[in-house]
Amino acid sequence: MPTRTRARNDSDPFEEALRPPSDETPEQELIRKRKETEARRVNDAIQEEIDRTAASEKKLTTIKLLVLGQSESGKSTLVKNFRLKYSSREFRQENITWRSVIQLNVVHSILQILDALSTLTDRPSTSYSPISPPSPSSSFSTTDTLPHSRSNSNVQLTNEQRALKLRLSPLIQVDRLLRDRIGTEEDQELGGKFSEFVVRAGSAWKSAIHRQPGRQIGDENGSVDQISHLMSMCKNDMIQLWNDQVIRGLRVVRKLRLEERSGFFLDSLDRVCSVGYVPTDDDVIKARLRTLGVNETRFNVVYAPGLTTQWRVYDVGGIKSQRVYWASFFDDVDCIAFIVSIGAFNQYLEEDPEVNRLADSFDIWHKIVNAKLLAKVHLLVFLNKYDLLERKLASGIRFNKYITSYEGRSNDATSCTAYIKTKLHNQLSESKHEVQSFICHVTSLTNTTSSGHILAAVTELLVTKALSHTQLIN
Ligand SMILES: Nc1nc2c(ncn2[C@@H]2O[C@H](COP(=O)(O)OP(=O)(O)OP(=O)(O)O)[C@@H](O)[C@H]2O)c(=O)[nH]1
Ligand SMILES: [Mg+2]
Repeated sequence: MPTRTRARNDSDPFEEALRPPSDETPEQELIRKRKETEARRVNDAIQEEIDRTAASEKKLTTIKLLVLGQSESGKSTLVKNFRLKYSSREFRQENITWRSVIQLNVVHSILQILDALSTLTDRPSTSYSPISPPSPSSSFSTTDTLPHSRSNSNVQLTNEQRALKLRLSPLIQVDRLLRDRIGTEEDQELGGKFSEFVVRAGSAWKSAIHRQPGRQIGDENGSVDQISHLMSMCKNDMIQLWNDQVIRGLRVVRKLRLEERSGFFLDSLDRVCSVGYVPTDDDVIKARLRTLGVNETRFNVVYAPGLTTQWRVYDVGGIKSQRVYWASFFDDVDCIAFIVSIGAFNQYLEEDPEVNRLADSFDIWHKIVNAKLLAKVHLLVFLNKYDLLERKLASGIRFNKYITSYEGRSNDATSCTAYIKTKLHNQLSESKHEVQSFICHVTSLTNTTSSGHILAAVTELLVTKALSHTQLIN
């Protein structure tokens, strides 16, 4: 019948299947209802657990870390190490993007050397008398008179050196092409002909490189990128220039501090300037790109199965004019990582040449530990560029010459580091605010292996502290 058919079609088949049998006895009904109650209880418990986990994850899993320190202390290098450790797939996917930055690091250094040479008396000479390579003690520039360096006035470039300069002139074009590709800006503050290039924070420069892969030059073996082609053409001349001990011994060249700048790849020219060069993880860690603005990096750290913390790391520009932006982050972060370049004890700020870099770091630290909002944060200190400190002290540069309060103590890296650590600790103790915790590590952040171990220890500690508030762990 039409009416009965409609009624059967309208009924819910699912409900029908669950409906108790019409001949159910009272005992069977009781058992069924008990089972239903138990099933509901189990179901509610599962749902509750899901809700609790979701709610607690939302609350506890975000750890915000602000990275502070003067320019070139190693802030961005720290963030890159974090990414390499906890987000290695994404990190490696970008390796090729960093090639242009590394090429620009190389070209920038070579052009700086050529520019320094142009300031010399450029009289041709047929006699070429190589001097012995600079001794280890002279391989670092200081603000003092350099005992082994040649003063500018008595230098004559040989014909070969002058020809070398000429052969390297295509690098001016490469520099322009690379800057266009990356979208660098002139450094308004530092200015100067070969001042460091900067790009705005964010990943826009990475997308820009993908959008403009650069002109390809075709030959019988296929096509190559024009920049890589020009760099490989100049490769042997660049190597010759960098290996020329007379040139490297010149005061004007030594003042550039190129040996101290790990990101300038001058000892890897053969590899880095080859066509088809793909940066390694270590190359990307060492690449130098000054930060302007604030960069946010996110990654997850799995603490235990099902317990993941999301990290948000804020990397800021360290040059003096950029420091005004730091304070706005203070009330919203869980930890502050303060990077001190201990290897820069004998250097002065580029933006303020009167100020010693280590003294500047003590000054920044003083401001951080006396900030009102500090009570809420965990403080991490990285005494970075330990490798440079060791090399400089071993080469005979005296720590107490720059940090006079060090007086007659031993001129070795361990003692100097301990002294710096104590000074920072004393400044913290004198502050009227109490911090959540204070941890200090000695680092060489360009060494990814040792940095990886340190970061593992640091993240474990911070995650444990963050989670202990939530009572998910004891
Ligand atoms: N030798 C040595 N070089 C380091 C170390 N850590 C970082 N560097 C190099 O120092 C340079 C500056 O490091 P960055 O991380 O760019 O410095 P930053 O603090 O972010 O500087 P700004 O962005 O200007 O504020 C880079 O070329 C790094 O490769 C280290 O432990 N030892
Ligand atoms: Mg930076």
